[in-house]
Amino acid sequence: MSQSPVMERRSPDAGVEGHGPAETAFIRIDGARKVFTQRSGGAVPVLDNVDLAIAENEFVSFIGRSGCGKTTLLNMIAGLEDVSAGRIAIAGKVVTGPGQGQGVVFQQHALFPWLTAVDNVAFGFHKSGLAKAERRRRALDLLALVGLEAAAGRYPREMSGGMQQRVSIARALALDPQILLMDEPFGALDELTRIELQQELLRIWEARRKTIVFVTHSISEALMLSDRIVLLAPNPGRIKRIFPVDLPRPRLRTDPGFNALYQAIWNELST
Ligand SMILES: Nc1ncnc2c1ncn2[C@@H]1O[C@H](COP(=O)(O)OP(=O)(O)OP(=O)(O)O)[C@@H](O)[C@H]1O
Repeated sequence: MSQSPVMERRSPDAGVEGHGPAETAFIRIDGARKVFTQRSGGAVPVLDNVDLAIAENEFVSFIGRSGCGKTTLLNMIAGLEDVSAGRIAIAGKVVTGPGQGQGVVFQQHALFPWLTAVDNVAFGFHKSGLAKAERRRRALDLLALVGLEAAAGRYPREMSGGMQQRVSIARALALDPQILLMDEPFGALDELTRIELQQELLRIWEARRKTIVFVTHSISEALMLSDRIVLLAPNPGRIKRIFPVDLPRPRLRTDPGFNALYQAIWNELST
């Protein structure tokens, strides 16, 4: 049986903790620190000395206790939060703000309630300069990619949570970003829908060759999806350990290797 590209894909720096090798770094985080200033004038250190190199087309998940800075780190990669010290660069270019070209897209949960599925996706093209008919045609293609062409005319209130997530993923893909940032996208879904969407996301990742940075609270989800799992610890947020996941895809929860990694991550999280 021939292996799919996803099955052949390996962590580019398996076994290496902290930095990945410089030649494979696509997203490079060097000594990143984040301090939030409170209204009272006090300073709260949230992330301290984060070093991480993510390769092109890599699927990396952040996991860690609530408040350890996962969302803040994702926001910093997106340029939505500035870096108090250190730097973040994408393809060698330092991130100084959001929306630098089409490179990075933050998948947002919320759809516009007054727009149909196809119009929500077409909104992803609103800065593209394409004619309306072309935006609609491309939006329909993306809906087909996420298996929702039949629901093109539905409003968000007429769709399940899983369908809404699919629409939101299609919208995020509209500008064909190189990097997709996803913050607990499947957290609110029932277990079955969640597993379906994980499979869907892997299929899209394989077909479209994206670099994905994904935040989750679920060890199983991180193990199902990721090339590497970055475990953050709180107070202040920092990288505690990086787990390369060298299991072939599609992954099985019953695989002894899966269970061994699950246990190792669980132990690290709970100490
Ligand atoms: N704008 C802000 N001003 C001050 N503190 C903030 C701000 N945003 C986040 N924080 C604090 O920074 C810390 C990290 O928050 P963040 O949301 O990044 O954590 P998280 O790991 O994503 O948490 P969760 O798993 O609960 O989503 C928290 O203590 C939070 O209260």
